[in-house]
Amino acid sequence: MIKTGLILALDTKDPKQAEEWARIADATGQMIKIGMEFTYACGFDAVCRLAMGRQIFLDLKLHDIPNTVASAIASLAPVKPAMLTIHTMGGKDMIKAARQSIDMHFQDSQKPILLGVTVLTSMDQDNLNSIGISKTPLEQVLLLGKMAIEAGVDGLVCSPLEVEYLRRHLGDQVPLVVPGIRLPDAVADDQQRVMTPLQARKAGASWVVVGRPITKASHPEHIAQMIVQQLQG
Ligand SMILES: O=c1ccn([C@@H]2O[C@H](COP(=O)(O)O)[C@@H](O)[C@H]2O)c(=O)[nH]1
Repeated sequence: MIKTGLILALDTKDPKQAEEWARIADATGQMIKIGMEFTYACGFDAVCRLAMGRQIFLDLKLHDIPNTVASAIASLAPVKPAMLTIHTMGGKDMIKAARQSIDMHFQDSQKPILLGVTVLTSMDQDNLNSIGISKTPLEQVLLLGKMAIEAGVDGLVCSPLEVEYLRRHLGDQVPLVVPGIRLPDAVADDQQRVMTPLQARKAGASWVVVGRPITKASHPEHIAQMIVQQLQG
């Protein structure tokens, strides 16, 4: 069975709050995810401070023309992220440019895992149809995933609902990073394609990404520990 890790999403504009949550991740030995909210509100220096001595997943979901994405990735090299996201909907030329930029600007030992976001976990069939895509989320994730791997990503971001299907088609080696995680009987918020941590682990997720179920809990550290125990089985 694939070993599944927990990544804690630090979605806040407050550097003190982010540091507090990061310490929960430190205590349970988990990686932290820094996204657009923290980066835009607190700036690049704050991201670097939070990253010091930690493995970070920098989830900026880059999506632009190839030259701009490649240049943005070069600018991120000082942060030394362990993982980095781009949108697969940017297409194969953008993905190839991202790959080349990582290979050019990061030392071999510091190269981040380049992750391609497939179909956002907040999107259901209706949302896909509204942007002119008639494929099911499952079909669309596989189509984008195959194309992105061929163009140079190391792994994919998908919902837990697609993990088993992707494993069948892509094998066990591709890192699958999986948000859309909710505790049993909890509200899904804006997420549409969700599973529990245990279900995602059984499906074959490499990492589950969890934000609000931990950060909005009255005792975040207890929930983080409980999820880690469930993942370790
Ligand atoms: O398809 C995606 C891609 C990224 N995310 C990010 O994961 C976390 C999930 O947070 P929750 O509070 O657990 O819903 C968040 O930072 C998103 O930006 C995603 O949810 N779906």
